[in-house]
Amino acid sequence: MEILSGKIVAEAVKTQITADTILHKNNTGITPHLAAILIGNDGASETYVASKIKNCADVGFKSTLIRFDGDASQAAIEAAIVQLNNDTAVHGILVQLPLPKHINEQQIINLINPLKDVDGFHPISIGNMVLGNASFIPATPYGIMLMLKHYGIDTVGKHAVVIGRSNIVGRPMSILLSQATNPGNCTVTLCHSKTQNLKAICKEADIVIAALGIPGFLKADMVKEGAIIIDVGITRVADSSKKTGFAIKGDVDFDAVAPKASFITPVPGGVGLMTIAALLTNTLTAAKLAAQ
Ligand SMILES: Nc1nc(=O)c2c([nH]1)NC[C@@H]1CN(c3ccc(C(=O)N[C@@H](CCC(=O)O)C(=O)O)cc3)C=[N+]21
Repeated sequence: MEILSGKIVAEAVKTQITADTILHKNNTGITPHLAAILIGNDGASETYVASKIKNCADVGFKSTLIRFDGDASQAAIEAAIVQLNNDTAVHGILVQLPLPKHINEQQIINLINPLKDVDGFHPISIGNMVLGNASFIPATPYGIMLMLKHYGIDTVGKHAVVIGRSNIVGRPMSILLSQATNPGNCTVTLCHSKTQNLKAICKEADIVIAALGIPGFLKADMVKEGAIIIDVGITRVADSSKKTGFAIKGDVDFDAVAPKASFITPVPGGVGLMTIAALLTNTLTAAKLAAQ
């Protein structure tokens, strides 16, 4: 069993981005700039956005955080997007999800200039991704692809079972793994809360991507000997032994599943760090597009 380290791979990606950013600045005078919009004060969202901002600084990007109260109006948020679209010094725009219930999320995403859509959530980005065209790829599935590539994992012809059909993880992951790329070329089964015989399907999998958001869901008796296990879960679970009062738990029962796996990602220290590395990659791409 080998651990797929998000720490190691994300560091490698960031080192490359740092070098590319220096080159880009020298060649064009442009510093990549990410603008993040955060609405309300959900604890987990605060943590993720703070981490994104810090990671931008690490690789030499500028970043701007635009905050709104949880009761901000749709119009106010849309006005901020329009302003960022028109600001030629801003290359990437990210609206941290989830949004408060009174906000129409799709309408907000639709407003983002697709050339600045570093989350890859705009319908044009998703359409291009599905077609296999150049596009911004949603950060979590993109980060997983970067990790599989870094470790040289052979996915050709393998049966990949994706658990979870969210627009930001499961569904795009299923599409990427099915494409004729490397990594890719998998036979993909996309499972969800209405799937029958989930255990039997998982047991057939050469690769399992667990992205359903139920801590410890994937048990040892659900996986085949030698399977590759990718854990996308990041649920906060109360834990009085931690300073913060909570621990981050993945969707995989790691201790029981790891001995059966050929490769497995830990939580924390796995996919989450790759999500940020992929976001940085997309932001650099956006800055390069702006220079063309
Ligand atoms: N518009 C938008 N884009 C996103 O990319 C987006 C989002 N909304 N909403 C929420 C999810 C979640 N997400 C993570 C980012 C970093 C870690 C991460 O760094 N995790 C670390 C630390 C975890 C911790 O200590 O909290 C780890 O797994 O080791 C996890 C999850 C981005 N998301």
